[in-house]
Amino acid sequence: MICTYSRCLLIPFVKCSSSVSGPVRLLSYLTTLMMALHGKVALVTGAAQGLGKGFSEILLQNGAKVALLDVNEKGGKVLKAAFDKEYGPDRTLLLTCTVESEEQLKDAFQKTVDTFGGLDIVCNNAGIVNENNWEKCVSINLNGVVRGTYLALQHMKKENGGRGGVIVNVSSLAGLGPLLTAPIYTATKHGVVGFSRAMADASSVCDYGVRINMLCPSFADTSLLTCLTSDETAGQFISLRGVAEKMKDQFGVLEVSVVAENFLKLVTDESRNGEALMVQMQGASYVTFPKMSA
Ligand SMILES: NC(=O)C1=CN([C@@H]2O[C@H](COP(=O)(O)OP(=O)(O)OC[C@H]3O[C@@H](n4cnc5c(N)ncnc54)[C@H](O)[C@@H]3O)[C@@H](O)[C@H]2O)C=CC1
Ligand SMILES: CCCCCC(=O)/C=C/C=C\C/C=C\C/C=C\CCCC(=O)O
Repeated sequence: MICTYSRCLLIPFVKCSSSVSGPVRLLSYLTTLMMALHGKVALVTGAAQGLGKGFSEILLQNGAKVALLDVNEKGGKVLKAAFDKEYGPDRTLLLTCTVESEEQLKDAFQKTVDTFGGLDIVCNNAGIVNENNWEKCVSINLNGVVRGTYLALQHMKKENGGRGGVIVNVSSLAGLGPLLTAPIYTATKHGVVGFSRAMADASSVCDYGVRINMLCPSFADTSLLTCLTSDETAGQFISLRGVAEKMKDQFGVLEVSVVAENFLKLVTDESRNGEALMVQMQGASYVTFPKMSA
């Protein structure tokens, strides 16, 4: 059976399930060996739902093993059970942790490496909108990405004996321009872009062997969108909810699978480092940043 993401796979593949017969299982095994990310180990934060779930699934579909990190234990267990059924229990590892805790995140990275024997792909995706509790928003969206990037480099950079690899930090279109109803969210996403670009240059100059890219999607069809009109998360900007709704209508809402296909481009295109890929309804394009003469 060809999966729903087959148009973004580098080769089509056959689904593996315990009920399939010997020859089909053998074919499944052989095609898995030929897949683009076969033998690669990935780690995704905020994997239990939404975009993180989509990123994890496309990595699995392309042959990687994936550590699923999320603060939501219940949601994580439901997803792990579904992935076990589809891809087999050995392909994923569920780790309940918050990106706000250095200790918990460090432990999750170590468990991933101990279980799967290395690390090649990291997606720092966990994020929230909360203009009411803005310190928490900074703590998860920006500090969590910094923490995840530093831990990823510790395990992946060649000078530490790592295999090199790629980090994708999830920003937003609000990392490139203002989302007026969410100034703190906007600041954190701009922060992710600035931090990731500087780290990409550092990685290149220091020859870490690790590419660092940013994904900047427009509105996507996940439960995060309820934050646009919720008193709890919009805080003092709730009076602008009409403007936010209008923006959403104008930009449109992306399917998770479309964002995931573009995430895969950043993972597999080895020519890309320090690049921000914007994903909008009209298509995806790499951002041209102003050139600094130095
Ligand atoms: N949905 C959208 O319109 C867009 C989302 N993004 C970004 O994509 C990323 C994912 O967002 P969505 O999937 O839309 O949201 P979502 O709310 O559907 O999923 C976020 C996931 O992150 C987890 N999470 C939250 N706090 C965490 C923490 N402290 N530690 C570990 N996990 C945590 C949640 O439990 C949840 O599973 C975020 O960084 C968001 O800013 C970017 C552009 C557009
Ligand atoms: C509060 C809900 C958060 C929704 C998640 C999210 O990140 C959505 C972002 C969607 C739209 C982008 C916001 C601002 C865009 C402003 C300018 C973009 C300019 C990009 C460019 O063309 O240069």
